[in-house]
Amino acid sequence: MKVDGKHFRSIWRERDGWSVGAIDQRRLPHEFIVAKLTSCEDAAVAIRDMLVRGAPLIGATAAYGMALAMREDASDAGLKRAYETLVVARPTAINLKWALDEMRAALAPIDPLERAEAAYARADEIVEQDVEINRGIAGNGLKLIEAIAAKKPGEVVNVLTHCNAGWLATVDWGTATAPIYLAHERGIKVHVWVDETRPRNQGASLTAWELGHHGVPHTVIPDNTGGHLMQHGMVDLAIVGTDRVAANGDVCNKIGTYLKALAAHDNGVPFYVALPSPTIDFAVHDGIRDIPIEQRSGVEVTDMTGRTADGRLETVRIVPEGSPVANYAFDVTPARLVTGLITERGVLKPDRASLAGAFPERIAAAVG
Ligand SMILES: CSC[C@H]1O[C@H](OP(=O)(O)O)[C@H](O)[C@@H]1O
Repeated sequence: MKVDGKHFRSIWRERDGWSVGAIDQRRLPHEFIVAKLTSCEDAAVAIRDMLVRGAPLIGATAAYGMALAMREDASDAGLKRAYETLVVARPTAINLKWALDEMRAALAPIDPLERAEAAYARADEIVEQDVEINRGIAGNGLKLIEAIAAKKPGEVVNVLTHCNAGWLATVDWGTATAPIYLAHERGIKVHVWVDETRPRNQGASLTAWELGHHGVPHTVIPDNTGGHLMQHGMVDLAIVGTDRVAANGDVCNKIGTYLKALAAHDNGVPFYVALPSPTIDFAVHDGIRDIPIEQRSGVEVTDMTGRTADGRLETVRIVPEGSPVANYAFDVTPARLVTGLITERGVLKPDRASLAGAFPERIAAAVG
């Protein structure tokens, strides 16, 4: 999407034809730094350390990581090592394994001498597919925003979102933000309540940054504010992203999503989840029971990094030394709290029949 009028994607193949550029999202919103990935290990570390993050972007980065690996060692052993290095970078977003399975399926059957070129070609396809899918999500989600706008002509449609499921979480457009960007571009008055999303503040640091640079009206709110806004009719609908949707429609997303879904349910606020089909995991039948929840370092909770008045970046501790910390990075919202799943093939009910009906090929892939 646009950054002050100039179009950007979150990841790209560099002009040299082999290295990979990516926005270092750990530095936003204070610094716009582009990182250059030149090895499979670089890609794995970028995912693990959240230089890149967001389920679809994690998948795209892993795909290019496999291509970088094939430059290094295109043997069967090299392919196996690359897969095993990348697949453990983060455990929750299914897009990581999906992308690696796609790459392995394309590379394993062919001559190792052809693997590097084929890997970049397949990774490019995955990248372009993500953009195309997100455009589809934008169009399908737009109808929801238009329907609300029609009921309140001339007034603003207020959307609440959690974490960052924006263009920074994908290659472009985003998932939850895709309908918002399209509505904004179509002249619909839209405003976004942006959950800061502790502890890494992807909302405050990333969603606010991208919406602001694209000109979309928004307000950053503490995570605990959403329920109050919903109680007072200040939220027309919630749209969030997801890192994995189970076959039963349960939705795994950034920690705190479940609480927002409960508040939305209690206040009759439509709660939508936007996702590309690679985020559906038909191999998981009960999201709450079966989806692995990443636990990250407690430092993400105890420390905060910000910019001082004189422009220096500083990290400070906000938790007493010695206080134990728990840092669950995701939670699972049961399907019963989800109004609908905004996909590239339409807005679906959060249940197995609807998911299987819309994406039969994903069922086949899961069965294997
Ligand atoms: C479009 S997927 C975005 C999804 O990924 C985020 O997690 P993280 O920032 O830890 O990669 C969050 O769950 C978002 O909803």
